[in-house]
Amino acid sequence: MAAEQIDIIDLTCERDERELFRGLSCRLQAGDVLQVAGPNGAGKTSLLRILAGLMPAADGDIHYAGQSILGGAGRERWRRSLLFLGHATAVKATLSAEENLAWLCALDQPVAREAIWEALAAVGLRGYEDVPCRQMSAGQQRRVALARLRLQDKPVWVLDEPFTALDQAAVRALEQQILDFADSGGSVVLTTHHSLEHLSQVRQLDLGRVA
Ligand SMILES: Nc1ncnc2c1ncn2[C@@H]1O[C@H](COP(=O)(O)OP(=O)(O)OP(=O)(O)O)[C@@H](O)[C@H]1O
Repeated sequence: MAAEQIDIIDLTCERDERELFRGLSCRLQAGDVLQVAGPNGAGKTSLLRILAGLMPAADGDIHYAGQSILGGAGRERWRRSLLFLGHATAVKATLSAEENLAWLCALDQPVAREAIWEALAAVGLRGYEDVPCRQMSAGQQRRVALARLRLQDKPVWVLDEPFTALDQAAVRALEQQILDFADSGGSVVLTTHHSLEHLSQVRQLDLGRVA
């Protein structure tokens, strides 16, 4: 399933009456990977939260397949097309890795236990299926959250700091997974303070330079 075109149109973001950016415009086609960059407080997470429908924009619009996702006709299609992983992993400490993935996926569509075990094995957590997440390291909890990328079949990923707490091997694996996803027609918007300059396919959107 390839992503449709995403248009960010003259977008303005405010928090507590403070303007973070104004007049932000950008287009993503299927296969694009966009890294939202900028200093602390520039509004990177805020932009991703607007994309995820968790925060309103002060002005401007976002279109998916030519339809507004901010209250317009494109909203439902966008919701079905989007996988958002926030900066916090959203895993529940008292639940096991498997239970976490089962309920997180079920919010959208239930997935089979075997698929969850396969996804956990793919992120290096074979043998941790039944372990409560509070007994896992920060990097292992991040891996549990990232296993959703293997379980939920969505054409658009919006990822806030997905590399946080990962070791080098896991960072390389996630970079490759993002590139493979883009090669198959997916679109990705992500923030990270981790440098992706070595990946020529990744475009930069620098919020520090938005008027
Ligand atoms: N929950 C909140 N309520 C009110 N204002 C907030 C809230 N979270 C962040 N802000 C403000 O919004 C601004 C942008 O925050 P945001 O998290 O989008 O920045 P960022 O570019 O992602 O920063 P970082 O690189 O530190 O993650 C900050 O200046 C902050 O003061």
